[in-house]
Amino acid sequence: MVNLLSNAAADSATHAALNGSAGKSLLDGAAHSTLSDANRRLEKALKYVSINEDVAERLRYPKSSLVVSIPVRMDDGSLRIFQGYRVRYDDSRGPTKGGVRYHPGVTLDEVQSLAFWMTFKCAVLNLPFGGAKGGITLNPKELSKFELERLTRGYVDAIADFIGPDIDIPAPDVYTNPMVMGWMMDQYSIIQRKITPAVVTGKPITMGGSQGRESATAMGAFFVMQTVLPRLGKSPENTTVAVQGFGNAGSIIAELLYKAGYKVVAVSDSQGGVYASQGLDIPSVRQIKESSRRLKAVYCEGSVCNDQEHSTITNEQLLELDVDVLVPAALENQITAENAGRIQARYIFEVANGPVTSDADAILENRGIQVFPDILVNAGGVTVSYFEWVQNRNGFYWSADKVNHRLEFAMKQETEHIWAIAQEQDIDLRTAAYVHALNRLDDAIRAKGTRDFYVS
Ligand SMILES: NC(=O)C1=CN([C@@H]2O[C@H](COP(=O)(O)OP(=O)(O)OC[C@H]3O[C@@H](n4cnc5c(N)ncnc54)[C@H](OP(=O)(O)O)[C@@H]3O)[C@@H](O)[C@H]2O)C=CC1
Ligand SMILES: O=C(O)CCC(=O)C(=O)O
Repeated sequence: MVNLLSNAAADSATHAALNGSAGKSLLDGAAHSTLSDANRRLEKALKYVSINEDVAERLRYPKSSLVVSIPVRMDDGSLRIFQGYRVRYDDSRGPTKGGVRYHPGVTLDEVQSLAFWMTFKCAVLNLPFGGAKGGITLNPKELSKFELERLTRGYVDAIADFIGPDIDIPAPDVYTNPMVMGWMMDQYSIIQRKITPAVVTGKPITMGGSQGRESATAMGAFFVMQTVLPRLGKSPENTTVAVQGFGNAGSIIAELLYKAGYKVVAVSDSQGGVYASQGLDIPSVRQIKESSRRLKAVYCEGSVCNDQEHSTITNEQLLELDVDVLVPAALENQITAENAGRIQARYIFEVANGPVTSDADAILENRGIQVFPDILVNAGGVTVSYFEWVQNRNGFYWSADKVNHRLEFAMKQETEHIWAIAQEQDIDLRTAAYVHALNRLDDAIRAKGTRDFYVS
């Protein structure tokens, strides 16, 4: 059932995937690949750093990619096999770290891209972690809670040799949550025959989860905005915002901004969005979404569109609204070469991973739209995951205040570093973030010497 594409095998498989049979790189545009698009950011940043070419070459490929088939007995007695993945992109800076996504669109290419971004994100925040990501291809809204639990435990059985507190530490991502993380931790502990809280982060508090982890992604993004918006002349009362995605990250950033006095004029979820030019009452939109939840549903099947007081809009319309700040907080590849010319926001804060493609980056830059990159903006989640892992290993737990103060310090400090690099080198903020991460990755990879390959 388990197909372990590890080390040489994984590298050659990935080489094949990246290079195609004719040896033509996907970076040359042979087919659509989110990983090759992600790699374009690396290639651009490499022009602004002086790092060893061997280091750069190592970072072009995921270290190892595991593909698993997960058999699940469904409630009606039938057997279904689900495809799952775990990719460890690079572990030069420490055990690999990254969430697990349950979504119908999950592919190996997507998981590899997400693991690539985790590698650079952990380096941006100077966390002692490399990058990883996992996923299962399914629509979790179609499963009962018991089916979801059996699937999650089956996934952990399949990847158990690939993860561990000192190897690779999963966490939540799209359509996974603390309950799912709790099952993962429990299943891993059963396999190891010892309670192992540090194998997974984003757990329920009662199972060793950290205060502040649920709000951490949004809170981190909020600290970035607090640092940069005032210097761009934007105060809350003169700033309109649209948020795409109303899950963990999107609903909480919308509420934080609303409470700080920003005018959040539009929000959306998978079913569409709502718009009010005078600003939405975000707590009541959250309540409407929550209260329209299907009875016993594991996932919130209600929608912000059930808010009957305001006009509904599509996700495409939301992205093109005339607002000051656009916050994509759903999935990748939302702003592409096709719609980048129609984006009207002045600033984009990438709370989602990879919402803007590299082609779109160039168009937005030419139009003077500033993009604050995912590997900085959404790094609050993994930062508090790191705090959770530290607490689990020490067996000593912090207050919410301590977590949030440490998060604020880390996010503001790295925002300042990236801002300064962008100014000094006269480059865009995304490239500056990659430059910042690359310097740290270069230090770590060189320090390891010739373990993986020759570094002169
Ligand atoms: N959770 C975390 O700690 C972190 C998350 N991120 C990133 O943030 C993004 C959101 O993750 P998270 O909030 O955790 O996920 P959730 O599962 O909590 O929420 C996802 C939200 O996106 C909505 N959505 C799904 N598909 C679409 C679509 N096609 N168009 C518009 N909205 C859509 C969902 O709608 P509905 O409610 O209708 O299902 C839901 O509101 C992802 O890119 C993730 O990788 C980044 C760092 C950390
Ligand atoms: O908390 C973590 O470890 C990872 C969160 C995540 O998946 C992400 O930052 O994209």
